Amino acid sequence: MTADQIPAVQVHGVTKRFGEITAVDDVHLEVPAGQVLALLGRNGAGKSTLMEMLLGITRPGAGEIRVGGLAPQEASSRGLIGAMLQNGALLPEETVRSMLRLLHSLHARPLPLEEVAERADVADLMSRRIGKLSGGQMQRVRFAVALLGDPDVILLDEPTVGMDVETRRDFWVRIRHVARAGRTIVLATHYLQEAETEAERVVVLDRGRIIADGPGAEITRSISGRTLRVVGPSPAEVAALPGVSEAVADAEGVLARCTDSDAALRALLREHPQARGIEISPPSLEDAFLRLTEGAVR
Ligand SMILES: Nc1ncnc2c1ncn2[C@@H]1O[C@H](COP(=O)(O)OP(=O)(O)OP(=O)(O)O)[C@@H](O)[C@H]1O
Repeated sequence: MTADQIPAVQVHGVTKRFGEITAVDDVHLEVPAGQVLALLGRNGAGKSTLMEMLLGITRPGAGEIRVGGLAPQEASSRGLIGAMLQNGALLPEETVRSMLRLLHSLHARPLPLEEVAERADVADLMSRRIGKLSGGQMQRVRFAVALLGDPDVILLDEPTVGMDVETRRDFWVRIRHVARAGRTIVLATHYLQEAETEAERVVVLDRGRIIADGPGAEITRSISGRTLRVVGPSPAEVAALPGVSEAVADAEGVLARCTDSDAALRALLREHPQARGIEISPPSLEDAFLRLTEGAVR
């Protein structure tokens, strides 16, 4: 295997325990260079712990991690990894420019500051005090910090929290731009919609284990069943229809999961002619996620 064929990230049989809690449980994962991978999981699924081990902040209890073929601590100290962690401390009294300059001077082979500002869309924030930034602006600054050292692997923990829809869309355009330049991006997110549409690969973690791995559309296809929405009949009436596995009340009417949506629809129209606002939709990544992680609430 030549240097550029080595996966950017290799995780082999990694387990991490905190006392009784197994935060990461025998995880195997290889991420090729240039891939954008979204890590999904409920609160406490182990995403941050995995990120921290990739970054070399925490060591695995068992198994091995390589980033760019090196141990994470070594890869970090050589500037091969850039990270944006959830509550990464920024200097509230400094301006964005002075903080980025300071951090810039600490890197061995930094990107020019103007290029970082452009790539992370913080040029208009440079003279602002960090403590006065909005949540979404702060996230852009954190992204800039992650890009400063021109790292090969970029780890982002919930990078789009606090961003409005437009900023989030723009952020993803930037992410793809960075990936096209050969950088590898692993990001944790709770936004299933963005993982489905924006990331080329989705890995679902549940109680520390990988329970699904592939393009969002593939994960969605792996679960069967359509969703039926209807206004009029009660949840119990909808649940009693043939082809319906369960039905619950939602904001406007009833939301049902179907094993056979054709049979359900035929019976619905026959038995409940007052039914209206009927929608049948294929499962989304959100449905798949909920189904895969069912019962995982802790
Ligand atoms: N330093 C620690 N000491 C003890 N337990 C920890 C520690 N770090 C994480 N845990 C536990 O490990 C499990 C996984 O936590 P982790 O933060 O990795 O999950 P997560 O998927 O990132 O969650 P979230 O989406 O809420 O950020 C949780 O049960 C958490 O309480």
